[in-house]
Amino acid sequence: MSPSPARPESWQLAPLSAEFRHAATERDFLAHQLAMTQGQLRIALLFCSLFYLGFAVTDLARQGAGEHTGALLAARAAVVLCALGCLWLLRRYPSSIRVSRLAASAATSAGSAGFLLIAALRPDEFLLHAIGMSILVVVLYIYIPNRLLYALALALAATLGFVALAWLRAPLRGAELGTMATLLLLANVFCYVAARRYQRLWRDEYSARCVLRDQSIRDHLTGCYNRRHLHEQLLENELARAQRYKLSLTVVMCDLDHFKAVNDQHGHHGGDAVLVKFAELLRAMTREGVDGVVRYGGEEFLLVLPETDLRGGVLLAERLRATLAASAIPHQLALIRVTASFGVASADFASSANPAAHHGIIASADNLLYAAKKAGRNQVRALQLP
Ligand SMILES: Nc1nc2c(ncn2[C@@H]2O[C@H](COP(=O)(O)OP(=O)(O)OP(=O)(O)O)[C@@H](O)[C@H]2O)c(=O)[nH]1
Repeated sequence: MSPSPARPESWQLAPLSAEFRHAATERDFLAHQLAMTQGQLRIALLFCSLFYLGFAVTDLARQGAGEHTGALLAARAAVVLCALGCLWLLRRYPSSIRVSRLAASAATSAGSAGFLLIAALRPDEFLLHAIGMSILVVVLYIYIPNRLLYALALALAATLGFVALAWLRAPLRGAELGTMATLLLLANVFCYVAARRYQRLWRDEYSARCVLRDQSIRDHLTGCYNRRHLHEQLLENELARAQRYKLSLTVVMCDLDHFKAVNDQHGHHGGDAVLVKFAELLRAMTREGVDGVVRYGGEEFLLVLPETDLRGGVLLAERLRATLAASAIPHQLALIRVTASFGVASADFASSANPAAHHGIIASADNLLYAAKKAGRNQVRALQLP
């Protein structure tokens, strides 16, 4: 339904890849970034294709209709075709993280292979190609949005291939070749560090945003959802879902009995300890990620139970009531015993004649709770809404 309270370990980053160690967090982050990533990738692919095509002019200027001109133009055309294929894939699968990464990796592999082939076919210009190789390294790490580890592997492979070509095809030897290789290695190191910073910054910003959002929808003491989240999102979403799929929805209003006496006897800290334990019990006995546990007021909590009928709601309320009544909550040297009263209201959208009336489901549960209090407390009152 919504993430559980933010856990610091969810936000830890792996040092080499700069990805979240927690697989689900990384997945959520990538999904959150996907539209931006795809937009950047599209622009990068178009831009790089234009450059590859544009430099065909230099092939013709240098080689004229020489023996390698056809191969050079074919290499450029192959890179552009691959980029166009990747653009098509992005259009066809706009919500796939996997396809986005595949497109980035395929296009950069084709671009690197094309570049090496062009360098091999124009071996007398290796110093110019070395500048081109440096630009390629920047593009692989920083310009094309891809997984950092993939970019690292591709850029290192392209650099090694280029140095090997320079040794085989160009008259570079000894100190000159060593210097070029070292400079390209440095370009890799600096670009990797810069790309890693980007990756970390994006993830830091994402985790800060998630933590703030989590804090804005939860109660600080108990970690349960707050009332604002209930009214702004939780209830409306569940009512709409139940109405759309014709499901049952049950809400349980729970209130600790004589809580003022707990505060008077054990102090405010004792009262807080009871609230925290009660909230833990509510969360432990409901379905994680399905049911909503809300702190509705001081010592009043609301459970929102999707796809649950009246019988299920009453069973849960009875179990909660009995478990709490049998528990003793330790605080300092004392054991605090408390009970709670429950009001259970259920709506069945499959058979209801007036679904709009169910927007008053919380008021109904509150009235039932009041009836349970009046009837002596430590009990459950329930009603099926018409
Ligand atoms: N310790 C603590 N007490 C709180 C908190 N919020 C509200 N309270 C106290 O909860 C008590 C609620 O008292 P009442 O509304 O009289 O209800 P009650 O004593 O539980 O009586 P019944 O509900 O009728 O059984 C008040 O004393 C509030 O000060 C909180 O966050 N921590």
